[in-house]
Amino acid sequence: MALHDCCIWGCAKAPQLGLAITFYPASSRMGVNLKQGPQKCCKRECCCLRVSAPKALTPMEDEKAVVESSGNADMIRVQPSVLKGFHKDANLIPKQLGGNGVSSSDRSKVRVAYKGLPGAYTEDAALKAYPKCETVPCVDFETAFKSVESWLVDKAVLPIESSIVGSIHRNYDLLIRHKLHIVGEVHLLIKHCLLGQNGVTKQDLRCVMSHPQALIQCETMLTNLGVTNIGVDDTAAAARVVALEGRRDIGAIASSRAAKLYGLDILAEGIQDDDVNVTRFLILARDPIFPGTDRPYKTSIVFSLDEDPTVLFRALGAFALRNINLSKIESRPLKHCPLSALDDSKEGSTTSFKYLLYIDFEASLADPRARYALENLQECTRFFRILGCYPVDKTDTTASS
Ligand SMILES: O=C(O)C(=O)C[C@]1(C(=O)O)C=C[C@@H](O)C=C1
Repeated sequence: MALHDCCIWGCAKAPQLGLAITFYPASSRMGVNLKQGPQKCCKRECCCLRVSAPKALTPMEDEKAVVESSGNADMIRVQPSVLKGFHKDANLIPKQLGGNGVSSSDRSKVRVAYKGLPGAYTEDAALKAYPKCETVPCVDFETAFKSVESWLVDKAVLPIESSIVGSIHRNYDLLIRHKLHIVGEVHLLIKHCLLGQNGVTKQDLRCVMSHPQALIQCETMLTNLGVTNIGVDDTAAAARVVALEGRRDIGAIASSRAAKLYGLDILAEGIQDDDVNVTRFLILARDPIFPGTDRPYKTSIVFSLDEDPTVLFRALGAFALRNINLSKIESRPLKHCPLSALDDSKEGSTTSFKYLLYIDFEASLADPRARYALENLQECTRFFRILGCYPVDKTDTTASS
């Protein structure tokens, strides 16, 4: 059986559950005070823990999961020994890119990379965009980008914003660091389920694992249950750990598809705080698509502005004057030059950040209004790039759909 490490962000209260999760100080992804002992961490404070968990590719039903020390003081290794309830289809789960490579086959299919394990929502988004595609799981977003750049796959799909939690900043930063083009978007209605071992009830749970975004989206239910939260790499990874652990007091928040795939019971459905819980995903490819006017299109751009008090007004005015709607504005720090000391002789010395502005506007590049707006905009930009022009996903994502 192939084993790979997987990162688990957890609440330091986890030791009470008997989960031998230990701190991983080198890469504190959530900015946690690692000196804080487990017992001191309050319930909803997530911290960065690393668990070397099995991402078993061909699990056997008679194996038992045990947690043991890896020899590295900062890590534990979960050895799969009992995979109670683990669905046999899991034998078909492909290897994650970034691990031992891809086990792929049918080159006639569009191959779409995504971050996570089979059963993750991002895989749902890939299948919504390309129902017959071959989905290729990747260990992280960067691997998904690189797998397109190196021709291992044709496209990558990644979450960019959630209607409840907001922007996924990591992916905005990766868009600028890589040269891929946005060729599509997918709006996915996320209906979270609470999953557990067969026969378990909600009241049996003392700990619930999921992707940090999913934990936030289900905060009310988690608070009412009074359980400890553990953040993991993706929702499917949470389902998988619950299946591998074989414990009745650990649950996962994931999709109903993940429940089926990992052989878990659905203890509750639609548990997110807000019925309308939509995540928007982007589809990336090596080449841009030819913009049309046959249907509604959206264009995504990124730029930095000159330093001038009127510049933002002028930049946004380029679109307003042409009646072009802006559907998203995001700003991110310009990382290679984050600070500039402004010498203001009257007010003393101040420090300001420099930003990149990401804008999505509702027009196709084939529309002359968009071309004039961009010409106008570039009169006040220092840096400018078109990230992509692509058809709008017009799916009705109201709760009833
Ligand atoms: O964890 C998953 O299943 C994912 O696909 C990731 C992700 C995200 O990053 O927001 C996608 C949609 C849901 O909002 C929760 C998690």
